[in-house]
Amino acid sequence: MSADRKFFVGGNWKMNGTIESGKKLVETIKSAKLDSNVEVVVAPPALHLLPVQEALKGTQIQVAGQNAYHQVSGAFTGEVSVSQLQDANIPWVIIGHSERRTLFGETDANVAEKTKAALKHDISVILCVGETLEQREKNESINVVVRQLDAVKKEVDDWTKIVIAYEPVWAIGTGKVATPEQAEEVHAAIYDWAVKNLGQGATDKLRVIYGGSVAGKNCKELASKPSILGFLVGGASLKPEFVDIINSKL
Ligand SMILES: O=C(CO)COP(=O)(O)O
Repeated sequence: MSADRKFFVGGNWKMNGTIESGKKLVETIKSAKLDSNVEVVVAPPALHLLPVQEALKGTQIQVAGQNAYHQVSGAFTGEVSVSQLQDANIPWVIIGHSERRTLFGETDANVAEKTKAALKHDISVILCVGETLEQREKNESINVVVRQLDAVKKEVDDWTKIVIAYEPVWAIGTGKVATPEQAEEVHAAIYDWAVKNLGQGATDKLRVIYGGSVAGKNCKELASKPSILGFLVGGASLKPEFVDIINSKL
């Protein structure tokens, strides 16, 4: 596998923990033997980004913001801008997480403009897409994901710094992991979309990763599937089993 397609494991810590617990988690990860072929990115809460980044110095692990606002600066109380992430040397940001979409009302258009702004500020993007249970039951999973990707494509031509995270909403935080077949079906549709919309060259470099109840006990089977090039992990990224998930290809 080329360097461009290193297996990718992201840990989304969501709104959990303290500075101290974040540093402890880093110590646990640092003291473990990690597969050096895996790109690892953790996304602590905004307030913890810098201390966690400091604690990770000298390791293969990078940090990501969990969200960013597309404007550079101004009267946007409570927001952190893409340029502020850039100023703090934060190399990654998660955009379009389903919790942002459903709890905070982010639309496909918001997600597109945030992705465009992050890339403009040289920040790589973990772009989240995925359907709700209701949409899956109506057989709309692929349509929904394609609609979410199309919206970003309208604003962004160069996808080389985007990792696409397929996170079915019904699998997030529920313990109901998608079966490898369910994940592979949507991943295949995403690669098809990429061939049609981004061209073969871009597709060769594209990584589509899976998120939703990934755990130590299910990661190996999912990771063995050729279309699953990594994970975005929530709950289990706060536990020592995150190391097993990073090492799921070993
Ligand atoms: O939302 C997720 C990662 O972004 C997944 O969360 P869980 O792993 O807790 O299901």
